[in-house]
Amino acid sequence: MSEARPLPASLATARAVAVPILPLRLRGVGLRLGGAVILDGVDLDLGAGGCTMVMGPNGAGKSQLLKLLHGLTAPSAGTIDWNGHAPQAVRARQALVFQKPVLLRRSVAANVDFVLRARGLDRSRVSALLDHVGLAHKAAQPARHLSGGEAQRLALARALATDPEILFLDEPTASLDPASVQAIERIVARAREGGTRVIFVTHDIGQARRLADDVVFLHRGRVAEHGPARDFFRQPRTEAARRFLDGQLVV
Ligand SMILES: Nc1ncnc2c1ncn2[C@@H]1O[C@H](COP(=O)(O)OP(=O)(O)OP(=O)(O)O)[C@@H](O)[C@H]1O
Repeated sequence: MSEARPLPASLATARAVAVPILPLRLRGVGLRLGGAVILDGVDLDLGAGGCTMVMGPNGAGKSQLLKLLHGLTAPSAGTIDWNGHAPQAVRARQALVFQKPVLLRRSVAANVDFVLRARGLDRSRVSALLDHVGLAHKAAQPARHLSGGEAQRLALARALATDPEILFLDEPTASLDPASVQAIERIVARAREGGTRVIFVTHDIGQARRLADDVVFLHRGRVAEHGPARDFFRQPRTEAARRFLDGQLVV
């Protein structure tokens, strides 16, 4: 794939949105699973636009935070306010892409078509969406024959098919080669430029530097830092973030 081509405006579904779901405001959010405290006292404000990179050592709670924001789990404490919308009303206006793409055992094109049909969206957009992620030439192939990088691009095409207001990405490039990582990053950057709010979990500090507008640094289930990316990388405020950026913080 050479470039992530922009979606033609005529093909991008209009966001028939009266009231946006952002800003997002979390206050005192806690999550307990199996008796363990996973997230604790999380306060977070995320405005419209931009790319937030969520970073932190293994087990810090990054994936669980995304699941909470996507409504896959409910908080044990605190409040999550989507600009006044009920949490169940915002799920359809978000998309989540995991590290391991979840694809149907159908053709590449059918994977995108399935999403459009399920949401009652314009099914003639399949080709444009595949073209957007550089997979138009693989449309008829079984999705299970795709490489890891191609499968992840298909997962992104499916996510973008719904024109989400928020795109959650949970380590989408963790096991990909550098060219595939670049391809994914271009697609994500285009989505961000198009106004999609991106919230991206990564362990890759270089990737965070390339994409981040702001960084949320989680440590042991708490937000240790949240601020502009430039400040975070130049002058992290906490010892934990400093050690993390030096590669010394394990948990
Ligand atoms: N269903 C569960 N029951 C109990 N504990 C859980 C459950 N799911 C996750 N955890 C624990 O919650 C903590 C946070 O997990 P999470 O996957 O959010 O971490 P993470 O920051 O995304 O880590 P990684 O970087 O390794 O992916 C971990 O200690 C994990 O073991």
